[in-house]
Order: sequence, then structure tokens, then C-alpha cells
Amino acid sequence: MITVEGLSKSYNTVQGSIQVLDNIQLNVRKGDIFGIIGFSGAGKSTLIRCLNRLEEPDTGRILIGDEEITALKGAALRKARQKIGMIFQQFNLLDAKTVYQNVAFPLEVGGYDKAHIRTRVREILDLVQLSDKENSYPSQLSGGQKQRVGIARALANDPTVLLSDEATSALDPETTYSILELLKDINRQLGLTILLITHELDVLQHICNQMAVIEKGRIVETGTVDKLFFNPESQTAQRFINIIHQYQSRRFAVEGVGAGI
Ligand SMILES: Nc1ncnc2c1ncn2[C@@H]1O[C@H](COP(=O)(O)OP(=O)(O)OP(=O)(O)O)[C@@H](O)[C@H]1O
Repeated sequence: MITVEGLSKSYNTVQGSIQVLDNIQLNVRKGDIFGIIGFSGAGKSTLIRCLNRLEEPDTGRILIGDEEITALKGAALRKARQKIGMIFQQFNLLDAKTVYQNVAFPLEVGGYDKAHIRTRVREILDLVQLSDKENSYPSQLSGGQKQRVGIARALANDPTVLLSDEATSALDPETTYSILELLKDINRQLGLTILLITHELDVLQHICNQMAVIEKGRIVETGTVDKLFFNPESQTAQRFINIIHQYQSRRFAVEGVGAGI
């Protein structure tokens, strides 16, 4: 469903060119919830933004469904982007528009008629359990509700994949779980392939079946999420797992037998 071959990307800065992604290879199957985990600065956001060409890769090929994204430009690229839903850490909602208008926006851009838009927006707001908020403005919503609007907007055009750029990082743990559960439901109900980036093992553990570990712009490990927990191979994966082990052993030292169980 998503194939990335030989993707590299550098940024020009006042200090010169810095290479942020180095020969990335990825293969995400249809129906996967695929998590890319890495520490801050590893290149996660750059990678996910290259997938829909919000960032322009230097080299490499990106295929999503039947489309070779890296071969498209102009109107063809804009059309292909309509089938790539994306959600963001800071939600990126239009503050001057209501919930209804935010979700309707990509459908208006897609040129659908008003009756279709009305039916689709109501259907999607029902799916994300926000039907009672259609006339509210983003400023009147909680963080979790704002992200539900973000998800509804991303789903409006019936995308083939959903990209999540740290979508739960700005949310408290309880709200994070409710959003992750919603993404899981959407994956199950719609069979939608989800690719997410995160720096939280919890997120990976909670919803992903497959993962890749990114370290200094390179994919250093891929496989199932269970493999990451039981047999971490890369330095980054081992650092993530060590953080959990240290936390558990400290709790054990403070609380004794049964701590953390
Ligand atoms: N527009 C830019 N211009 C120059 N350097 C950039 C730009 N965007 C990102 N970088 C640099 O590229 C590297 C990777 O950044 P990126 O945001 O992709 O990492 P990340 O893994 O998503 O980090 P975080 O978890 O902190 O968001 C960092 O060193 C960052 O400073």
C-alpha cells in the first residue's frame, strides 16, 4: 500500500546542507497500523511530510496505492493528495470555521455538490462521535475533540491511507487513549491503512502491528511491535526499552513486590 525506495532529503541551513533522511526503504501493507518510532530530531516529521510531498524529497520513489507520488505534479499531485488523509499534533483546524465547515472544506475543494457534502460530513461526524458539535468553533472544543475534527476532516475524502504526525502528543494520557481507540476502530471498520510517527512506545504498543525504528535519518530496524519489545536490535530500540525497564525497576525498589503489575 505504501512503498518507499531510496528516499533521501537534506535541508539547506546557514551552516550548510544537513542530511536528514538517508536512503529510507519502507513497505507498509494494506490494513496495517504502522508506527515509525524515533527520538527527537531523528527525521520522523520530515519523513511523513515527504510521503504527501509537503516536503520535497531529494531522491527516491514513493508509491501510495496505485499512485507514484514522486512522479506527480500540479493538478495530478493535488488530486492524489485528496486520497492521503493527514492529522497533525497541533490539529491545524481553521479557527474561523465551525466543525461542520472544517470537515466540509476538503469536500468543497474536491468540487462535490452541497447535498453530497452534507451527507458525508454528517456521516463522518457520527463516526468520530461529534454530531452534537457541528456548529461549534475549534476554540470551544477540548484538545481531544479538536483532534476528532482533524480525523473527520482527514477522512472526508475517503482516503486510501491516513498519515498521523504525532497526533496524540499534545493530549493528556486519557484523551490519547480515546483517540488511539478511535484510530483502531477506523482501521477495523474501514480497513484503512494508517502510518503514524511517534516518540512514545505506549502509542506503538497500543495500536500498531508493524513498526520501523528511525535513527539519524536511517531506518535501523523493522518488524512486528512484539519484536521491538522482546528482541530490540538497534541502539535506539534498546534505549526505548531500557527507559521502560529502568522505570519498572525504580517502581519495584520503591513499592516492592507486585509493583507495576
Ligand atoms: N525546515 C528545516 N530546515 C532545516 N532543518 C530542518 C528543517 N526541518 C527539520 N530540520 C532538521 O531536521 C532534523 C530532523 O527533524 P524532524 O522534525 O524531521 O525530526 P523529528 O524526528 O520529527 O523530531 P521531533 O520528534 O523533535 O519533532 C532536525 O535536526 C531538524 O532540526
